Amino acid sequence: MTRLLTVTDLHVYYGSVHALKGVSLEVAEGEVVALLGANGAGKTTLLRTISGLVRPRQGEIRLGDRVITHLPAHEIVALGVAHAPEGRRVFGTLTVEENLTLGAYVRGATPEVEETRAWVYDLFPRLRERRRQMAGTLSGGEQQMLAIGRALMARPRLLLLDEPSLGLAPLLVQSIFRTIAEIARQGVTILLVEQNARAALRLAQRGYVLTTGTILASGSAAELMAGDRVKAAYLSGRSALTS
Ligand SMILES: Nc1ncnc2c1ncn2[C@@H]1O[C@H](COP(=O)(O)OP(=O)(O)OP(=O)(O)O)[C@@H](O)[C@H]1O
Repeated sequence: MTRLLTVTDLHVYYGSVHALKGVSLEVAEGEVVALLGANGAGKTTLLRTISGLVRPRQGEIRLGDRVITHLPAHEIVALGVAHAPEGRRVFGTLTVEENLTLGAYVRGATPEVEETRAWVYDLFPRLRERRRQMAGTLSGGEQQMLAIGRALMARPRLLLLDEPSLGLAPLLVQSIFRTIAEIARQGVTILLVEQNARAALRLAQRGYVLTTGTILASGSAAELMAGDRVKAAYLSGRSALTS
């Protein structure tokens, strides 16, 4: 098992708020790992720290053998880490195609843009149909696809996915999860933040449960699904595993 991402004893503060309190986790090459936890647990903060958008006060992040803890965000992207943020942050006044192209350039991956875009369109045929449409007029689900597609334009080794199912109707959630499974099958390693624990654990091989900045539990998807620590970690308990 080759380790792709290693996070060790990470501490992050926002002013006096101690958002991550010594978080450690690992993601092996080719794995899908779920990061679960209630609102405010620190999931987004962890992804933003890995991406270089938030600076830790303490701890280390490695990509393969390389320490990336203090690298600027664009260098981390260039090393193969792409982040599809929560909340569908697409460029609303640009077309779908322009958003995707920008995904490649912003991330410094200029060669083979056409080919990569074709790959993204194969994963999300709906985006191909809408390629000339302004991103701001897409439905919520389509914007979510575009946010993921844009991250994929960097041809990442590691894809950080923040709440891909947020606000989507159940059928669309299934469809997004199927596509994420296909992306994983094609060799992209994925760290997946999800409120929808059941769906995430169906897809992932392993998972971590975060509560208020601390890892409460970790294990195989089957272990986490069977135990009650995932439920305990969510404020609304039952909803996490019964949805
Ligand atoms: N920019 C910020 N300034 C101050 N506090 C912040 C900031 N961003 C996040 N926090 C705080 O850090 C903690 C972790 O937030 P984070 O967004 O990482 O949680 P999360 O697990 O992703 O939650 P959610 O599922 O609601 O997105 C929360 O208490 C939050 O209020």
